[in-house]
Amino acid sequence: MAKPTDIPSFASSQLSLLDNELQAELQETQLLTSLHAPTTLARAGLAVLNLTVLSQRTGFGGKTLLELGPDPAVSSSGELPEHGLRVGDICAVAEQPKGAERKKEREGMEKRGAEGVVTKSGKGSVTVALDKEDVDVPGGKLWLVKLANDVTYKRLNQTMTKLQKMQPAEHSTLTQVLFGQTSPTPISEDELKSDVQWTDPSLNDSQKDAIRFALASREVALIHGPPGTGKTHTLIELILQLLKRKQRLLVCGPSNVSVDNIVERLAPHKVSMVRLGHPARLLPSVLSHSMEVLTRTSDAAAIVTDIRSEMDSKQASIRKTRNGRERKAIYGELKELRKEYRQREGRVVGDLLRESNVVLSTLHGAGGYQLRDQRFDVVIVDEASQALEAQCWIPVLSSSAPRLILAGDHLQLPPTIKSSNAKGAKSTTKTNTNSDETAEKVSKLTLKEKEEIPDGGKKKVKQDPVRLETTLFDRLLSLHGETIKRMLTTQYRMHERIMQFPSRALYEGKLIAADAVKERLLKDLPYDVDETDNTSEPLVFWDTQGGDFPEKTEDDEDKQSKSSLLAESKVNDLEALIVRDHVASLIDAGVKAEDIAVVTPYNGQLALLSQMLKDRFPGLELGSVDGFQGREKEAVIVSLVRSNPEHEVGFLGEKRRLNVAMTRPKRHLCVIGDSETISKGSKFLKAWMAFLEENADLRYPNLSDLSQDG
Ligand SMILES: Nc1ncnc2c1ncn2[C@@H]1O[C@H](COP(=O)(O)OP(=O)(O)OP(=O)(O)O)[C@@H](O)[C@H]1O
Repeated sequence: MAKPTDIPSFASSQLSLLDNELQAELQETQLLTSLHAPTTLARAGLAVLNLTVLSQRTGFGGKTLLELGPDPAVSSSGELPEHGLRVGDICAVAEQPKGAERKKEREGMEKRGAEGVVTKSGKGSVTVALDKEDVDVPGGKLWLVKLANDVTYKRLNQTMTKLQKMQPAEHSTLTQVLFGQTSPTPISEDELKSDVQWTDPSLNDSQKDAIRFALASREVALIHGPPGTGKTHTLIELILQLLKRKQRLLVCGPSNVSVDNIVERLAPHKVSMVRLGHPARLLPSVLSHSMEVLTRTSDAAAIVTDIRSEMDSKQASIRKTRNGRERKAIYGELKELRKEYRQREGRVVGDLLRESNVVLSTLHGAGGYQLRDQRFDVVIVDEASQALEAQCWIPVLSSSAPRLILAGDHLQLPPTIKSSNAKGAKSTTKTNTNSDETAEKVSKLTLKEKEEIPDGGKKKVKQDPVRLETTLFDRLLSLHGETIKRMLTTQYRMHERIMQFPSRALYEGKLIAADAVKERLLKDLPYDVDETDNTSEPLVFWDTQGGDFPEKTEDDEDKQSKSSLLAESKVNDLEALIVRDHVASLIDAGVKAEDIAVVTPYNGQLALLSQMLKDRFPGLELGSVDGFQGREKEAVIVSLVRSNPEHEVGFLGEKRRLNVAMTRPKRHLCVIGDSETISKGSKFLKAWMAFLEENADLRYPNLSDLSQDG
């Protein structure tokens, strides 16, 4: 076992990294909002102008919900203009500034307290749950502007501060194991062979082994699920088995979608469960399990509803009265009602929670007041390698559970980080999701360290310095090695030949393609597809070597008006023509556009390809590699972009990014790139190019065959 980590110093360094991250986020948003006029912000999707209050009522937790719609004097259609405000966004509501006072106005906005969270965002209105009680909503024409989201950081901060201040005597055995101060309790061979009554007879052996292992673990277990290996499938069975063993579970994921996915798949098994989280952010199919919906619809809910309507009518009377004294009196009454409301609601919530053996929420949501006095036996985190370590500590500390089970794949991309503590890197640069040049610089700086993260947990990582993007999953693997992990090995997504390289290069050659998928080709799709060179070939490589397909740095004339973070990216317009022709050939053969995706690591290339292909092939999906993580398609075309005499590969050097790119397709992967440039990038890239040359259907594009006007 590696050297134990000192808990308070670990927490302190997390706190300072989180602070850097918050600063980076604040800087980015403030930069945008302070530099630009409201109309520019509105055009950029960061603000909505010319609004009026449509309604005001009381929501969950006694919060005031303000519904804002277009001012009829300005909009005749009753519809809002296109805007980028989404549920969960933090925003301010204020009187709309006139041009000249805009800056002053916005600076004062936060202090005036009309801040809130968007809870609904539709064509005709946006609803905001106000943060503070008794806010005097300004009259007249209003506007909404997006603010930096520091709510997440506040909770991460509280969690890490709690960890930092804990006395050694307060550290549970789980906490000690998570920092290597104690070894995990060994599991005997007998336990691993125990007879389990499986609910799902179709589970494969690696899934069964992982479940037996997790059931036997006393403190922590990692379930490593490479692409398409049925990680969630396995977790569902594990949850059912734990319930049979009378365990109470808190199940979390980093995103709402990751949690909803589990709720949906647990629902047919009729387990007593409740999903915490704002209904506006949940999938419709999950609503019947939502805590908030249950507090309205369960038998006990009537007493809450009564008081809610009383509060609503009081709210309405405030808006009507202009008399200061009267207003004050109503505020007083509202305050009392709100208290009563919270108590009643609290009782209903408490009852619903007590009846539930499985509680599901996002990692962030597990830190809410509802779980304050709840005890759990096991915390399960899905997509754990997509979560910051500090996020995982939210449920661990709030639940006081003695056991933790993490499922994820540390060989795909970690969570997005905006700050970087890499030496020499600027403080506000994005790594990962943003395909820009600055990110590349950071990537290059940190690559060496990233390479040190062991693939199988065999090598030990240097413990310092702690990096924000080192996930708990990563850290536990380097701390305890293979002994705490089981890997799922049968994958149900990719044709065998598509799987081969990632399996060999990243998963120790252990992946097996399930019979149902290993030979599936586009021509076998359940609808009419012609047999062509492309539809009967799982792996195609268009090699642009020779220098005829050079990359370009996007010449951004509009740099000043954009965030500097969006400024530079790479494009390769000739490569884009190959993408276009390849898509066209698949579609001509009968493959549906909806079954095809084009992915590229570079935003510049993505913009170019979108422009070129969106109208011509409606239904075709285009995305950045990072944005496509967790998804799959029948056919995927990857445009690698980089082609230069210096053999610079930028952040293609991050093998986790390429792993994501090459493991999305089911039946057809087409890679387009310059093998000469790319193979010089890293050992991994060299091996990949060599593999493609050997195993793919190789094509050499001819410039004269590519018609420029399509
Ligand atoms: N034992 C099994 N037998 C047959 N099909 C399976 C089995 N396990 C998983 N699958 C199928 O494999 C696919 C992927 O499963 P699931 O959605 O659980 O994957 P995941 O590992 O969570 O996804 P990702 O690859 O994105 O991590 C699903 O279509 C699922 O039905």
